[in-house]
Amino acid sequence: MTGHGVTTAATAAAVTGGAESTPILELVGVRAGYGPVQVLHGIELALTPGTVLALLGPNGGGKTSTLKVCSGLLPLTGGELRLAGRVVNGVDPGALARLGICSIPEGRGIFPNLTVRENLWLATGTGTGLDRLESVAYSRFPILGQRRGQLAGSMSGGEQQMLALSRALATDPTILLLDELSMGLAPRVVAEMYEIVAQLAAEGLSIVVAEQFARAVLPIADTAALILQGRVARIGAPLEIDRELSTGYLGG
Ligand SMILES: Nc1ncnc2c1ncn2[C@@H]1O[C@H](COP(=O)(O)OP(=O)(O)OP(=O)(O)O)[C@@H](O)[C@H]1O
Repeated sequence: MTGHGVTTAATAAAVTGGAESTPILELVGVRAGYGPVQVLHGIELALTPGTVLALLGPNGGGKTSTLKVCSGLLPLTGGELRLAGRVVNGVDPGALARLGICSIPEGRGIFPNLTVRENLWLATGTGTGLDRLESVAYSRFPILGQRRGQLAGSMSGGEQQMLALSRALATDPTILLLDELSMGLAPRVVAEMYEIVAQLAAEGLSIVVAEQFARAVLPIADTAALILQGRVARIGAPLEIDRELSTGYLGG
């Protein structure tokens, strides 16, 4: 139970038994910033269960800050963050994680000087046992099983991203927040990673992904939002947003 009256059971019931039309995650007029500098100026977003919402836009537009609000790392100065219809403003990141929100930050959050297995072990702090972490990781990504004793930093970027995803998935999240999945990856590997994201959504996960390279994520997104200067400048079907991008701020 948090100070805001949110319980895991209540939220789980809302998630599993709620109407499809209730967004699993919703940002309503969200304002936030760093110290005196406001960077989000009334963000409006809604994530439908089991879908992929892509946040697009140039550097500094506010994509990462929006994800940080969703994971509880950046406090709101206005508006509402809603999880399955309940306001969760001010709920700390640990409590939001226990309510099912899992975040993979830009740079993946893995430890390069530790082995794959040691990286998985570090995730046991979330309450998931090493056995489960390893079985989730190696069954979904067999290559990680082959590399269990290898230093994470010596693996390819795609393999490191698989490791980050494995740690996240073993906690059984309902919402996955991904920041710049494509960073440092070859185009072919980016496509493979987004295929995995599409598969996770097909399995029922609800996913928000911030991505500077729109073309990487648009093919698998259900909805795309263009974030410019801390506001949602456009939101709609990926094809529509793709057209906007072709003629708009990316200049084709
Ligand atoms: N820790 C911070 N302290 C102060 N200002 C910050 C901080 N993090 C981000 N900002 C500012 O907030 C604004 C939005 O940044 P944010 O990282 O959310 O954008 P972004 O769209 O994710 O860009 P990028 O793709 O470069 O990460 C920028 O002007 C940035 O300089």
